[in-house]
Amino acid sequence: MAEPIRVVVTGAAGQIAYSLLYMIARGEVFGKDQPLILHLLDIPPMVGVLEGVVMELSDCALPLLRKVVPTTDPLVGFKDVSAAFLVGAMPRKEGMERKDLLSANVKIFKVQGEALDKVAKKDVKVLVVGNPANTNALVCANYAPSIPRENFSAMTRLDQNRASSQIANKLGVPITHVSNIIIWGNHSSTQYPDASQGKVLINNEWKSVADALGDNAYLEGQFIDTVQKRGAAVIAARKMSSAMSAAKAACDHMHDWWNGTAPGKFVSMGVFSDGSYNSPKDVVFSFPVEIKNKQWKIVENLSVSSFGQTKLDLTAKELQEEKNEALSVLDSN
Ligand SMILES: NC(=O)C1=CN([C@@H]2O[C@H](COP(=O)(O)OP(=O)(O)OC[C@H]3O[C@@H](n4cnc5c(N)ncnc54)[C@H](O)[C@@H]3O)[C@@H](O)[C@H]2O)C=CC1
Ligand SMILES: O=C([O-])CC(=O)C(=O)O
Repeated sequence: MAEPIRVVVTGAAGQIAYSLLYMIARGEVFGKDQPLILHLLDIPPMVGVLEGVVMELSDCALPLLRKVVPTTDPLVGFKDVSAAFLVGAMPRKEGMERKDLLSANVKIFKVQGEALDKVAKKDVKVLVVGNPANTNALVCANYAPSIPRENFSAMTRLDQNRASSQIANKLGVPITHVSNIIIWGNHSSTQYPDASQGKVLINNEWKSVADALGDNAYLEGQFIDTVQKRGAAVIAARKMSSAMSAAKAACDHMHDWWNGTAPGKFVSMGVFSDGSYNSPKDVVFSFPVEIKNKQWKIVENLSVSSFGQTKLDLTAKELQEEKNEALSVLDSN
């Protein structure tokens, strides 16, 4: 069997981590033959809860889990890690937008970027889940200059899963029969869920989602609206933000980064923009990507309608505003 790798989950005493830790430790991300040392990082007031999580992980009797390292010190939490799930941050409450969390959360990602820079492996793969995820990922990478920017990403996979699920339900097919639905831009209510490249398997044949559905008004209206507002809908129902589905999406994101995407299939990830699709450079923007040998590549030359371009511009503008706000928060500290 392979040597164990070290994987950190921050916010380890929180609600997303409660599902996420189990999925990772079961081997659902790094494989059933990859032993793990799990680092659990949280803040001092949560030490008692963290102890309970450690007890439960032990009681799960998981064959791949070689060791658990609970800590409140980022320099211990990030030491020699190969993969980092940055979940720990304040969640929003009903009536808030995710960017309302910016001033509270962005400082966390500065400290964690600095710690990753000092002690993580230089090829560490960093997935930022804590909101506002795109801008937090940008900040984290900026404070970790010795780690390549390509190694930082933000999670829009939950939006992709939501969007794919809406399409599968509408067409009455299993979720595995839907692919290549794209999330563009910010993990916020300005994101652009785009089914125009989507494919669906019907009667053993892959067809375009648009043709199979024949309902453009839905794809440019209710579909987009439902996905953009799904996080808020879950908060309104649960009085807490999505957790089980967020944990599953974090696993999907890291799984595909680690293992690659199948030929012809792409997934959406928030990554540093190179200006593709008229997006602003140097913000973390969600694009369709293909992944090979643990390296993502933006899928280029997809056709974007003028309707789509307007949506892309809107979410791009918000990301630039968030970036400026984050810089001014960090400057004033
Ligand atoms: N990108 C996405 O699709 C999604 C993002 N989220 C975001 O994920 C974040 C976590 O959500 P939940 O687990 O529901 O929140 P939670 O409040 O249940 O848990 C957050 C945990 O993070 C810890 N924490 C706070 N500051 C920390 C620090 N500096 N270092 C380490 N740990 C720290 C807290 O003590 C707490 O245990 C929120 O910002 C939420 O908005 C949630 C769902 C989806
Ligand atoms: O909506 C929230 O605040 C949590 C989140 O990011 C999501 O569920 O997509």
